[in-house]
Amino acid sequence: MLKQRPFLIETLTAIGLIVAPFVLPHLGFAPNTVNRILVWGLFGLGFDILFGFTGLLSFGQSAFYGTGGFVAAYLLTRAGFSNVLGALIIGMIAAAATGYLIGLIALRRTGIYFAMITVAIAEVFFFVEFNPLSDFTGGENGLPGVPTPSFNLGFTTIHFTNGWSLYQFIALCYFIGVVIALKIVRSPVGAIFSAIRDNPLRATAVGHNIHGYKLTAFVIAAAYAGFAGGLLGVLQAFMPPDAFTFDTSGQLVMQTAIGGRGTLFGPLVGATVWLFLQDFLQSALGLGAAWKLVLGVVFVLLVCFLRGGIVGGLVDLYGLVSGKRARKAAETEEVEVETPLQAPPAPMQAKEVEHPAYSGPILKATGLTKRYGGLVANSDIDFSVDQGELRGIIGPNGAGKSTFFKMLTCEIAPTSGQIVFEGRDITGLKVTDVCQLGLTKSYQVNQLFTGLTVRQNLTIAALAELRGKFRLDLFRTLAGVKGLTEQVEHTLALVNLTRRADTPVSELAYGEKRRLEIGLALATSPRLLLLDEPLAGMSPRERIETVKLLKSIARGRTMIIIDHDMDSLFELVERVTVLQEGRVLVSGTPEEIKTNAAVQEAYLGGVHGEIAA
Ligand SMILES: Nc1ncnc2c1ncn2[C@@H]1O[C@H](COP(=O)(O)OP(=O)(O)OP(=O)(O)O)[C@@H](O)[C@H]1O
Repeated sequence: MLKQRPFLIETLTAIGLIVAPFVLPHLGFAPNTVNRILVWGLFGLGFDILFGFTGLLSFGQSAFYGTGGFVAAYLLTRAGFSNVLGALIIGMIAAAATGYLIGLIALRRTGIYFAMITVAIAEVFFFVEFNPLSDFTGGENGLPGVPTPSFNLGFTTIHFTNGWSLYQFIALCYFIGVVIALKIVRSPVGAIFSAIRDNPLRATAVGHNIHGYKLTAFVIAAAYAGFAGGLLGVLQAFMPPDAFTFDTSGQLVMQTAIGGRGTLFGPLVGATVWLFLQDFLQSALGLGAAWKLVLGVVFVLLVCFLRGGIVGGLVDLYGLVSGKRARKAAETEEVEVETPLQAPPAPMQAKEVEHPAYSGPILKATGLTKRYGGLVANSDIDFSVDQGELRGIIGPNGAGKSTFFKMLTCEIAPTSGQIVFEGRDITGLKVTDVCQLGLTKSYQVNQLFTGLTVRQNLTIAALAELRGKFRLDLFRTLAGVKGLTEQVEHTLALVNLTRRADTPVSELAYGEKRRLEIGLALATSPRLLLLDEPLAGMSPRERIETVKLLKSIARGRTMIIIDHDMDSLFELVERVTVLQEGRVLVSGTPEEIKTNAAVQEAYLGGVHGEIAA
């Protein structure tokens, strides 16, 4: 997520674009090169939202670049349409609509399969442009005669013809593109894009419809590509057929990697390096086609030594310098003021959880069975939890506890049986929907958004509760989401992480990560909270602190907790259910369980005595 400094980046971009025509010629840039860089930069803004912010690497952006370009060029050269800006916008809409349809197919797969589908689709578009649609696209000849824009203001007409004159139009388009892209990445939707990039599984589990958001990013990228494709035709007075080639998509990916993904300006910087090297090496040094050899070396060096690309490297450098300065200032302040070390804030009491009118057990599972081939992980489990109850689940390793939780939260479907939550049959629902209904869990193995800070992590979870599973508030700021700040601050205090709010997850101690894991579930304000081994892997001191914390969280909540630390669990819960070999062995109070012979048999193989002293 980009830091929210109102209008600073927009102002710097505007200044840069105004100053460029006065500075760049002295550095050897021809106006046509600068215009081409801006077109690539605009193309890359959308691609960076898709790749850098959402983590979806597409090799098929040429399909949308070509679609937007050829629709606009066709309207302007063959259909008698004279409004250049109108044609560019129609081309952009056509590309976005195409992106929507292709996204529906391509986003069914993730990772390399998604990338391969996008390659295949782009190849199909290239073929279609050359063959069945060549009457419209001009086939291998492209569409010549694309006009430049002019605007009639009544008293005068402004013409943007070529060179620096056309630059003004393209620069304005780029600037508007930057303003919109910044709005998007700073919006709740932008925050969720970053969450999807970092951990799609958890983004789903806290209640976001990630397919909807991925499709949104895909359509946004297609729209940017379509507009940029149209501008290419305007810039060259000719729409070239090679806009559709794989080279176009590949060049965009490489330019983004060189410039820096997830920065918005990376593709522009990457295009500058690419086109400058191309012009300089090809023309000035007369290297001809061998210039790509040099480019290849530059690319490999950058990817190896500057993994965040050029802009990413500069941002890191800035962070390093300002971090050092901040640390120095803090040290000085400490010396000057000598404030006593503050004790960590006491965990806040749990927010009053609203209970619906429904009066039966909050959760009821009947005959729940899960088979993996011949292996029976859970068998015919009947289980019920009342409102406000604190239930523990114990059982030896492999007893089927985690599988049972996964079925309750609908992460996996039961082979047979039924789950009823607050009187509603939730069997077979999606994990996102179940979380939206008020049932969620914290994971046995941390599932955090590792590239974000503690506060940003909790923001992602709270957004799901406050906005529902899908909402297209692309132009709203996070500050504009009612109740968000309060909910995040409240959860930070609840899991005792207020002082670590702006710390990146990667810098947290293990115990803090475990608390954040619980916080992610809590921030969705669940009515039933499942905790899968919340104490796993903690030091004895961390355990004591976390048990205290869980006790404070438990007030007014309904919770089911799995843990192997029976001393701590028995201290926390009112009733315990014991699972053995996938079945319910017995349920009872902690006292009853401690002295139950069958439980001792299960744990100790018949050596009698209390299992937890
Ligand atoms: N995806 C899967 N495919 C096949 N078998 C599985 C799968 N998930 C779990 N199992 C099996 O189901 C059984 C129950 O596993 P589960 O993880 O639910 O046990 P558990 O009680 O949570 O164990 P632990 O306390 O070690 O976490 C085990 O035998 C496990 O190997």
